[in-house]
Amino acid sequence: GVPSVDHDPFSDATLTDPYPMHEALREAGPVAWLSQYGVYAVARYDEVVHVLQNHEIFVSGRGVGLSDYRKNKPWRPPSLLLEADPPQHTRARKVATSVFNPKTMRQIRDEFQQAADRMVEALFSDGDTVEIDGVADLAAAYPLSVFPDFIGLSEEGRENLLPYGNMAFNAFGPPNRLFEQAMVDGGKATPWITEQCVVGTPKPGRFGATLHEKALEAGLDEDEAARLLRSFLTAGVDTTVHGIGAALRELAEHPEQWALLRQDPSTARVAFDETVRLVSPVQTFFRTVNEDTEVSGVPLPEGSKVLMFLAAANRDPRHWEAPDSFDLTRQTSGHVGFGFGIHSCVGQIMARLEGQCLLGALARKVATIEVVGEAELQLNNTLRGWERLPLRLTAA
Ligand code: HEM
Ligand SMILES: O=C(O)c1ccc(C2CC2)cc1
Repeated sequence: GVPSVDHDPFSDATLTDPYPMHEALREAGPVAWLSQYGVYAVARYDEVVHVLQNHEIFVSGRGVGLSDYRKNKPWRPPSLLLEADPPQHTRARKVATSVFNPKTMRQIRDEFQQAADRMVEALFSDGDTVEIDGVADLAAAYPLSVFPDFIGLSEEGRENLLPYGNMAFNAFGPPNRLFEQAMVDGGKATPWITEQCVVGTPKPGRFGATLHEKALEAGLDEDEAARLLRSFLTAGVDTTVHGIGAALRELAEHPEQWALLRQDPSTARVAFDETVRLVSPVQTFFRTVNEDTEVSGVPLPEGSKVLMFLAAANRDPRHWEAPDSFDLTRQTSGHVGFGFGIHSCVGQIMARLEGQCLLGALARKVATIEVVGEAELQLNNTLRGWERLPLRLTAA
């Protein structure tokens, strides 16, 4: 039979320190049974990639959280991207990549870099040494200074973005305390998010309006065009905040890696990618088995849920050399921190641009970066990232 593991992936203790569970799951076998939730788990690199690649068997349309949308009503109208399968997914993805593509990133690259440079310079307005909260003052401040303007959101109400995303990411997990609290906080943010997604609301000429135009041109109706933009407001902020926050902590905790970045600021791009591999801000996702199948000899019946541990795959010693080390000389390609296959992250080019701009600005303007106090995690059923990160920076 399938080895049973009784860890609770969504308990505060496990969310705080998931690594013993990851090890237990990888060592249990190619597939494990999570007895607490009655779902299968894959934690090794090869099996996670197998599930992500075989999207016709391991489907997204029945939800990518614990809930099977064929059995339980979704908490919100399903995403046209994340919670859709071909052919519907294919059409929405084509619209999304008509905006989120390298050409668009080239158009915004300079303004994103200038915003990062200005933000880092402003830290030292009162002297050459400063103590900050790396999350509030950089990891959250930077995405919130560039992304809402990129989309064309109203100036007021942007404080709704983080709690809304936090709710969505908690909603992929079980209805635990984190989920319940996030639904209360996120529920207050929903009216503003919904209103910002309405066709005609985003500022003309900005990319939210462009996305709407392309959606309507492709034959989506106004509700679908609004829901498509909702995907980007849902996934576009909390993720990059956690990715940048994690990079700041890894660089502060590994002076030899920080030195490599200081010597060559263009290493910022791989520094962000190695952070996404090592920390995996998006830790897990589910798929639903749409027809009886088997993985590595383990039978999986139709209707069962499979929890993919992206973070465990990204540290699988079967695939990675020294998997737990933060190494800017590593070949990071192939990690599953941005997913893999048809649902792989459509916003990763923007995430990588934000990471590269902010870490590049730090590499040029900051001489030393160190953690000067207790870093505090923000617990979430799906995301891993810092709530608070006390840092001391000295100017270059
Ligand atoms: C460090 C930052 C980020 C991480 C770690 C991340 C991670 C992921 C992962 C793992 C998936 C695959 C989900 C699945 O297979 O079910 C995904 C999909 C997606 N991401 Fe990202 N993401 C990040 C940033 C962003 C940003 C900045 C945006 C938007 C601007 C975005 C928008 C999306 C969308 C719309 C999808 C669904 C794609 C589809 O289903 O075709 N993400 N992301
Ligand atoms: O389409 C969406 O609403 C959506 C929500 C969350 C994500 C996570 C993976 C980054 C992606 C898409």
